[in-house]
Amino acid sequence: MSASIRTAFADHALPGHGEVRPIAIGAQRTDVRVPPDAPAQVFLRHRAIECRDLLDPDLLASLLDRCRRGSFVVDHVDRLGSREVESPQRVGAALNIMLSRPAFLRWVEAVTGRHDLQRVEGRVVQTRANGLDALDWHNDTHDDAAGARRLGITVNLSDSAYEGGDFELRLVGTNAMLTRYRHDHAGTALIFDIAGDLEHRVLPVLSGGPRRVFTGWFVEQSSS
Ligand SMILES: O=C(O)CCC(=O)C(=O)O
Ligand SMILES: [Fe+2]
Repeated sequence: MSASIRTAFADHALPGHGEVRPIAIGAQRTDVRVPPDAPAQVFLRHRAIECRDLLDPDLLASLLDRCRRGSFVVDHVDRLGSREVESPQRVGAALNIMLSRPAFLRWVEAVTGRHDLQRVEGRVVQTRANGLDALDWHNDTHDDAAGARRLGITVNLSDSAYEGGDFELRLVGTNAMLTRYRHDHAGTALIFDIAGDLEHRVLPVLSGGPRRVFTGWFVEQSSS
């Protein structure tokens, strides 16, 4: 299997699956195409995996079109940074449903070792090259009252190229980078771990863009 490098820096490389799509999500169905074993090895090492072309081309085209026609409002995340969020959530709501299908949840559980994932909940956001938008180091627990987020997912929904906007994942308080990832292919997803020993951030977009992603979480079924 060829290991395509999907990160900006080879020393933090996140091996993908070449042109093989591990999972294909369409408007009506989800197909598992690669067994979880090899992605599980990547996840162990990098605490993240890439899902190349997660979204089928026709689904992606229609979501991109809806993003273009949608409206976005400024969203300040306390002490972390700023960006724009889709409002009302149309593409975000559609992806919440399509990414919560059991076949995908069970595959992600097998890859990551997480259990009882119930659904994906997220929204579409845009980061602009304005010298302002970015997200500082955080772990996604600050606004997670239920404490149910187990994994993060971002899906690239950009239709303009951009410089900057790298995503970084590291062990808390260290410079030991586990993953440094650049979303440069629309429809491709990154799934990353959320845990007490980890934090992540998004660097400023330097030019072009906006960098548009669906960003959300796999949440665990509550035991109550
Ligand atoms: O945009 C990204 O790559 C990650 C966004 C993020 O960390 C968040 O929404 O909490
Ligand atoms: Fe986050």
